[in-house]
This record gives sequence, C-alpha cells and structure tokens, in this order.
Amino acid sequence: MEAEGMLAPLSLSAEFEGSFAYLTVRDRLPTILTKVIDTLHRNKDNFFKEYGKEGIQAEKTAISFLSKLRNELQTDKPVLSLTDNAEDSEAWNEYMRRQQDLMEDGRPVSWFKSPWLYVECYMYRRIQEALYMNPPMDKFDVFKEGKTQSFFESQQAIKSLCTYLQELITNMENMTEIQLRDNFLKLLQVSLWGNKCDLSISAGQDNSQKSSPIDSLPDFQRFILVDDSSMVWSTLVAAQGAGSSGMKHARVDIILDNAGFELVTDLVLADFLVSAGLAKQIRFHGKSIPWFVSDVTKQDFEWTIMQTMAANHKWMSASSVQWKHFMKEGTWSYHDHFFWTLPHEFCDMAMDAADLYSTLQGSDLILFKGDLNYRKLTGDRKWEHTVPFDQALRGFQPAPLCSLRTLKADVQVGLKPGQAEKLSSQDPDWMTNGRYAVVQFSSPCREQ
Ligand SMILES: O=P(O)(O)OC[C@@]1(O)O[C@H](CO)[C@@H](O)[C@@H]1O
Ligand SMILES: [Mn+2]
Repeated sequence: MEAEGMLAPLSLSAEFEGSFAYLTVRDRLPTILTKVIDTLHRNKDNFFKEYGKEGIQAEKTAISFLSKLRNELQTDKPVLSLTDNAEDSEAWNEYMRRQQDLMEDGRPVSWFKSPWLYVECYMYRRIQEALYMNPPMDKFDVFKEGKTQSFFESQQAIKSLCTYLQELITNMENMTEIQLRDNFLKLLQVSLWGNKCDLSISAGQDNSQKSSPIDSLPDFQRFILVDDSSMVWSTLVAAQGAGSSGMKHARVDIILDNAGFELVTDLVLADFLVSAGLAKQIRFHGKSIPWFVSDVTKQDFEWTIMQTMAANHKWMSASSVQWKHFMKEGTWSYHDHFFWTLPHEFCDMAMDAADLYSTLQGSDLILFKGDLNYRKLTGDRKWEHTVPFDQALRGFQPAPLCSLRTLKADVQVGLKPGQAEKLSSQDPDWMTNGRYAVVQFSSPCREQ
C-alpha cells in the first residue's frame, strides 16, 4: 500500500495540449478506430460466407457503433457506461464513477479531460463492446491480420534466434556459471528489444542473413538508460538455492506484451530459463480480449507456437516442439485475467484484483514486458525522472519484479540526476521514439 502522505503526481492526460497524450488521443486513436472499421469492411464477404445475412447485419451494426465511438472521441464527449454485461463491465463502470469523483467541478469524464491511460484502455474496451453486442462477431479479433503479418515479416530474425537457442541448449551441459549468466543476459536483452517494435530488431542494418538479433545487441547497449539486469540474475540464482532440504526451483511469471517477434523473444527466453535449470515453472500472462493492436491473446499464443512448428526450418520446428511439450507437461502455462485489460494502475491490483495479486505473490520473479505495463506500473503520471522506481510503484510489490520496456510514452523514472536533461538536449523525442529502453528491477526485500 502507498505510504501515507506520499501524494502521487497528476496523471498524464490529453488535457495538456501538445503533450504526447494529447497527440495520441487527437491523432493516433481515431486512426486506429478507422483501421478497425476498415478491417470489418474488408471482411464483409467472410462474414457473409460464415454467417450469412446475420453476419452482414452484425458487421453493419458494429461499424455504425464504431463510427459513433470515433465521433464521441473526436468531439470530446463524456465517456459512457458499458452496456454489454460482460464479466468485466461492472469493474469498468465502477472505475468510471471513480474517475468522475476525481473531476473538478463535476465536469463529466471525457476523452480529452481524463487520464490518458484510462481513456486509451477504454477505447479498446469499447471496440470489444461493439463486437460483444453483435454476435456472431463477438469472437472476431480485429487486430489478428496485423499480428500474423508481423510474425511473418520477422521470419529471418526468428530463424536466427531459434538457431541460436538450439546451439545454446546443445552446449548447455558444459557451460560455466559465467557463461550461463552471459547467455541469460543476452536473451533478456533480446526480449527487451523485442519490444522496440513488433518487427525485426535487426532493422536499420543491412538485411542480409548475418544480421541476427544477437549480433545487434552491442550496438543497442548504449540506448539502455537503466540496466538492473544483474539484479534479475541474482534473484534467479537466489531462488535456486533457498531451503536446506534440496533445491527450490524458481517460478517465473512473464506478463506478455506484443505478439509477433516480441512474443518469440519471450518464448526463447522462457525456454532458456527452463533448459538451463534456472526456472522450474513459467507462467505466461496474456490478454483476454484483443488489446492495444498487437497484444498477445490465448489464440495468438497458441497460433505462434503452431506456426513456429509449421515453418520449414529445422531449428524453429525443434524449438516449438519443445515449447509444445512444456505446455503439455505444465512446465509452461498460459493465463489470462481480466485485470490486465482494465485501465487500473497496478498499485490498485491488491485491492481490485486480490486473486491475481496473491497469485503473483507466489512468483520468484515477474517480468513485465513493454510500454503499457510500464505505464501501469508507474501509474502513467508526471513523475520527476529521478524518482526511484520503487516509489513510483506506490506499494505494488507482489514479488521481485522487472520491467523490460522500450520507451514509447512520456513517463520515465529512476534516472540519475542530469540524465534526462542530457537526453533531452541530444534527442528531444527520447521518451517516445522507441530508441531507448530500460531494465528496471524492484524487490519487496530490497533496501530502499
Ligand atoms: O505496450 P507496448 O506495446 O510496448 O506499447 C503500447 C503503445 O504503443 O501504446 C501507447 C500509445 O498509444 C503507448 O503506451 C505505447 O507506445
Ligand atoms: Mn502492446
């Protein structure tokens, strides 16, 4: 729980004209809605083939719902309660009332006046409402095409990563602890840069075969603004040796972000952790509805393992056969919880999703992938850049945790004095252009 008297700064919001939040709500969100509408249009024939006239009608109604939504957003209308009676509807509506109580002078909660984190999450949930309200469209993933495309566009990087993994596994038995550590740190960084975009992290170099994600790491090193990865390693090592009656085996939870190349980097890291004996159990956490365009759902997770297996490439197939086996024997498991697709800051989790919080307390290490998770960890607030990460978590400390994030939103804590100023003078868009990254660690038992 948050220490008393420690007031959190204001939330980022589109009410601050010219801010990144403002530009996102003004430009990016309507564009995403337009693309969603276009996707439904383009799939009209498929809906007809599959569901006949009912499919066409559902598509039409969903499109008009979404056009109305876009108009509400662009004209800064009050946000509306959800009406679809889904499992999470009441939590959303309750959160809206909470936001309303925070508004000054009783002004309505609206797109440009409320916290960016809230309204952006809300848009994705309203897209889902349009589908829920129009069966048989309720199972349709409007972002699926983009996610599969990004997987296929990064085939070269995936091949080289799987090849690298299989080589490591072959040589694992002869590895010293230092080699094990070095390889872990490399794969952690690959997973970090996997968040740069959904496509190959080799982009920008010549696109010949030799440019693999591993080869690119040294060039990227200087863009890591905070690197707590040695603490992540120590945490894993400490989790091995605990208890006198033999080994305690670590459980690692990975809070996934994007499908496509990023998901493969996460699977490769998870495979290494198990194959090297650093973790006994990996729990992947994904989204229960399509989310922020490219986030992983259960369907994406299963599809990715199947597609990796179907690839005509020896080491991709070998990797995914192993992954399927891990899933079957329960060493790996996939979980979703609707809290991940609510707008809450993570400091609310203990109160608002106590079951999830207590599940996470059983973990030895939680890896949070990506920018949106970082925004939720820090509450998406106007923190001073030098505020310690632990402080910005405001009591969210279920277990040792680490954020692996490339910067795509203007919130960043835990920097050294002067570091942000230097970055601003060298690269004014450093917080949002995705060139920089952080590996930030926090542990409940760490001295603060
Ligand atoms: O969480 P991710 O996939 O790394 O990034 C999500 C994101 O693209 O969405 C928001 C902008 O619309 C930003 O938080 C961020 O840039
Ligand atoms: Mn994402």
